[in-house]
Amino acid sequence: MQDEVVLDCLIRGGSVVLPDRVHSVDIGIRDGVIAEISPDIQTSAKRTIDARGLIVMAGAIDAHVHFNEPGLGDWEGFETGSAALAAGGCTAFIDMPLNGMPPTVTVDAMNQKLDAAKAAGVHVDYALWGGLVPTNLDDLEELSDAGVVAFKAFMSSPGDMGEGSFKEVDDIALFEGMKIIARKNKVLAVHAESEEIIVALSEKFEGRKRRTAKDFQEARPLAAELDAVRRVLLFAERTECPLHLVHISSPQAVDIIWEAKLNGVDVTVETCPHYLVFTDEDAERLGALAKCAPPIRGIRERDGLWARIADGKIDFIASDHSPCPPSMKANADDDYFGIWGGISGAQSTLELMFDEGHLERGLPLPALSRLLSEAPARRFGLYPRKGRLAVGFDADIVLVDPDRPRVLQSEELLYRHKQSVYVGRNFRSKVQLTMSRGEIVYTAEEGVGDKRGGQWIRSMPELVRKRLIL
Ligand SMILES: NC(=O)N[C@H]1NC(=O)NC1=O
Ligand SMILES: [Zn+2]
Ligand SMILES: [Zn+2]
Repeated sequence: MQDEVVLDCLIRGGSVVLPDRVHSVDIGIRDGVIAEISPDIQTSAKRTIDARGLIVMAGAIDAHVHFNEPGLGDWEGFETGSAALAAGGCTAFIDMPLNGMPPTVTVDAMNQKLDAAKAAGVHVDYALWGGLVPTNLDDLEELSDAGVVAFKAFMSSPGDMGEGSFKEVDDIALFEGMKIIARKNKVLAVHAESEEIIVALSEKFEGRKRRTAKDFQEARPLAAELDAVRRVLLFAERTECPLHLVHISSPQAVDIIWEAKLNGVDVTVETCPHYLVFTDEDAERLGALAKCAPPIRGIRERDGLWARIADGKIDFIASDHSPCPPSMKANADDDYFGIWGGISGAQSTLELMFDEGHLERGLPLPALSRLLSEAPARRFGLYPRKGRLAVGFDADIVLVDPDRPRVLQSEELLYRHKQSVYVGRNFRSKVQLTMSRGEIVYTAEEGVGDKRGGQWIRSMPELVRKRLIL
């Protein structure tokens, strides 16, 4: 009898993170999808990966990155950004509609972004956000049909990126935009901080010789987040627009969102690693690299966010990777307000959450995998293709060594600019291998491959509006 090869790849002997448990099983892959999951698969395979001692998880899905192309590719690009994601165990991402030029607020701009992605080459699969700004209400429907998976708006200023910059919405544009997006059955994500409060409180610091990190925190208090969250939840209730709250920095906001959810509002909430691993004191010590909005809060907020994760009240975790050239983080000691606000960190999300969530705080791995993969996949219509290790799903898989301690060095980073707030931090876990639709895109030994086979994922409207909380 001939020994017929029927699997392309077999991942053998790992601890596999399934939706409800961690199980010692093998994974067989054929034609880029998971063909079999069972103990001790005997089918022959072209390639076998020895995963003994390793954790095998669904690749992370980073729903919140800013890759800056077209237009501002010297900040970050599709190739470098996605290489960093692959090295960090991430197998799909959704690129934000801003921090590139033009911002993705029209179909023409969306096509320019797709061209930029194709020209650069992308290591893992990707989807796109469309923007909601005061001037593009008439473009939303077309943009939705063209394939953006969801929309994003800012309630406070996103920072100035020059001529043609993305603009925050006023309440009317937000309310009207939500009605249109609701009709298109898409989700609107919102950066929720009150512009009115921030502008008023920032005035006090204008003209000062020195403006510090502490001043910045004072100008963007928790009240600014809570006020905006309440307002947009009210709009979501009235318009029935599915809402997603990005980078929520406080358990107080999570509790307000949870209450709305219990009252039937279709809302999800994300937080980011930086709010889970740092406090305001860390942010002051770390300086420019830790500047972000909303700002990093106190230790009670940090621990309160972990408690809400344990309670299942936070839907998912995303990086909000928002890098810039190093020159834009300079002179922070003189004027912290003047430097770019945004954290560079997407390569570290999975390892940080593995260390701090699972190893330190005992978060079960299936829950971690839900936060990193399944929940974002469901919310933005990538599920049931992505988001789980299950037969028929894309073979988007990451192998993690749970005990490979090291101090993160900048040379390890694959971003355009090898700087990150996490450089110098002690890590315990390390991504060993990342696979995208059955192709190995990263190994710890050999780095990122040169295939750049990432594909654009167009929205699948009928799948978008799946409730996460049953
Ligand atoms: N424009 C932009 O990316 N802003 C992001 N940076 C940040 O720290 N918070 C944001 O919303
Ligand atoms: Zn934001
Ligand atoms: Zn962002």
